Amino acid sequence: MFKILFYTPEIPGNTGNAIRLAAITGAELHLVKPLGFNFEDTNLRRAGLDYHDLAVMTVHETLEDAWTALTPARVFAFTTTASTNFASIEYHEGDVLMFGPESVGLPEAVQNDEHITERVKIPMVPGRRSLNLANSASIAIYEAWRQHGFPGGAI
Ligand SMILES: C[S@@+](CC[C@H](N)C(=O)[O-])C[C@H]1O[C@@H](n2cnc3c(N)ncnc32)[C@H](O)[C@@H]1O
Repeated sequence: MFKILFYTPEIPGNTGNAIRLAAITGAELHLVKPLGFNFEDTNLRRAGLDYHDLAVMTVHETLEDAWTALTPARVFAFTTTASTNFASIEYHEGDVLMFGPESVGLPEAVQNDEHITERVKIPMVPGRRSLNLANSASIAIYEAWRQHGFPGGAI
């Protein structure tokens, strides 16, 4: 199964949406602190609806803790500054799909971390800044899941 990694997410509604995404796709959701919200936040609870108990979510105190828990595994850093199309990757079971915080994206130091396998970008019309964090994670996880025929999914 695939793993979604949010590095220091700030906006509760986005993580709430990701909780729902994880519950619906069977992906694991991993969050690296500091978080810009607490788990009682109304916007987070509302976005996650009644899916909170159906999602597998882990909160890591530090990025190092996340690497310890998640690697060895391939890690794809989703960033608007990459030049590789995310859809050109053949995703493998256990791959980690990593996303940056809403305000600034993934810091350079994190993008260059030794654990990062490749930096990838979701295509956009030129001149546009970025997708929403939760939307990016949805697009990415559905592409990876689609490549495998949606195992565990049903119509
Ligand atoms: C709102 S965006 C961050 C905006 C930030 N100013 C930037 O340019 O990175 C939040 C996260 O969504 C992901 N993201 C948004 N648009 C993306 C794109 N076109 N390709 C890859 N990742 C994207 C990245 O992980 C990013 O860190």
